[in-house]
Amino acid sequence: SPQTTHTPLCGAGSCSVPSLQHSQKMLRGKRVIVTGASSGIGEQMAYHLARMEAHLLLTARTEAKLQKVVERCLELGAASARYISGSMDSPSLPEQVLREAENTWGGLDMLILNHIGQSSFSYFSGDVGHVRKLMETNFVSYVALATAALPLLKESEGSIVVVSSIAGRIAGPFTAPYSATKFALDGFFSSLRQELIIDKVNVSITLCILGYINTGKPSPAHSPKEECALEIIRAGALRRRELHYPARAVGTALLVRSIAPELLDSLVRSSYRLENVRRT
Ligand SMILES: NC(=O)C1=CN([C@@H]2O[C@H](COP(=O)(O)OP(=O)(O)OC[C@H]3O[C@@H](n4cnc5c(N)ncnc54)[C@H](OP(=O)(O)O)[C@@H]3O)[C@@H](O)[C@H]2O)C=CC1
Ligand SMILES: C[C@H](CCC(=O)O)[C@H]1CC[C@H]2[C@@H]3C(=O)C[C@@H]4C[C@H](O)CC[C@]4(C)[C@H]3CC[C@]12C
Repeated sequence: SPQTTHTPLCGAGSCSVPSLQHSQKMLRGKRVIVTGASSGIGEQMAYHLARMEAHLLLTARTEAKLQKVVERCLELGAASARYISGSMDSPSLPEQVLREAENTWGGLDMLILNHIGQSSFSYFSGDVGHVRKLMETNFVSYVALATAALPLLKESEGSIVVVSSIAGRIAGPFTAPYSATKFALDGFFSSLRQELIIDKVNVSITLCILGYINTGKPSPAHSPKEECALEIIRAGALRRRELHYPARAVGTALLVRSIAPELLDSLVRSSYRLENVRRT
C-alpha cells in the first residue's frame, strides 16, 4: 500500500523491524517542517532532526524562543534551520509557512503537525468562543497546512505526521474542547489517508496517539519528552499508520475501551481527585 512502499527498509528476507539508525539515516538532508517547535515535544523533535542533519523550518508564536531553538539546531548539525513566528489561529499563516518552504527548498519531505493552543484541565465552562478558537488552532490549521503541503509532498512522496493524544481516542472528563479537536484530527486525517491510498498517492499519514508526556519537571509517572519526540520522528520516517506512545499504557487503554467501554469510563473517572478540578 502507499503507506508502506516508499523506501525499501530491509533487504528481501532479512529484518522486518528496521533499526533506529536506519530511520535516522533516512532523514539526512530531508526538508522538514515542525510546528509548535519552541517548547515541549516539538522542540525536542527539532533537536533530534538537527542531529540527523535534516533541513528545518520551525514555527510557533514566540520569536525569541524560536531563535534559540534554531541556534541550537545549527550547533547540533542541522543541514539548515530557520523559523516563522505567528499564531496558527491566523488563516494566512499556513500558506505563508508552505510558501517559505517552497521558496527556500523548492520542495518538502515531511510535515510534522504538533502545535496546540492553550487548554485548561477543568469542567467545561460553557465558553463556546474558546471551543471555536481551539478548533481553529488545533484542527483547522492542521488541515490548512496539510492542504498547502500536499502538492509538494506528492512530488517528493513525503510524509505527514499528526501529533494527537489518547484524549483524541478516549474522551475522559475535564478536557472537552481539547478532546474534540483531537477527535476531529483522527476523523479528517484517517479519511484523507484512505483517499490517498485509493488514488495511489504515495504520501504517508502517521497519527500519533500519546499518553501523558513529561514536558515540565521530571516525573516518574510521565514518559520523557525526548524519547517521545524520537518515537514520533521514527514512526513518520517509517511511514507507520499510527504511533501509540507509551505503547503499553496507550495500548492497554484502547484494548479495555474496545472490550468494556463503561468499565474504562469508570476507571478514568475514579482516577481523578475531583476536589482539585476547577469548575470555571
Ligand atoms: N504533553 C503531553 O502530555 C501530551 C501532549 N500531546 C500532544 O503533543 C503535542 C505537543 O504538546 P506539548 O509539547 O506538551 O505542548 P507545549 O505546550 O509544550 O508546546 C506547544 C507548542 O505550540 C506552540 N503554540 C501554542 N499556541 C500556539 C498558537 N496559537 N499558534 C502556533 N503555535 C502555538 C507553543 O509555542 P508558543 O507558545 O511560542 O506559540 C509550543 O511551541 C500536542 O499536539 C499535544 O496535544 C498529546 C498527549 C499528551
Ligand atoms: C489525562 C491524559 C493522559 C491519560 C494517560 O495517562 O494515558 C492527558 C493526555 C493529554 C493531556 C492534555 C494535554 O496534553 C494538553 C493540555 C495540557 C495542559 O497543560 C493541561 C490540559 C491538557 C488538555 C492535558 C489534559 C490531560 C491529558 C488529556
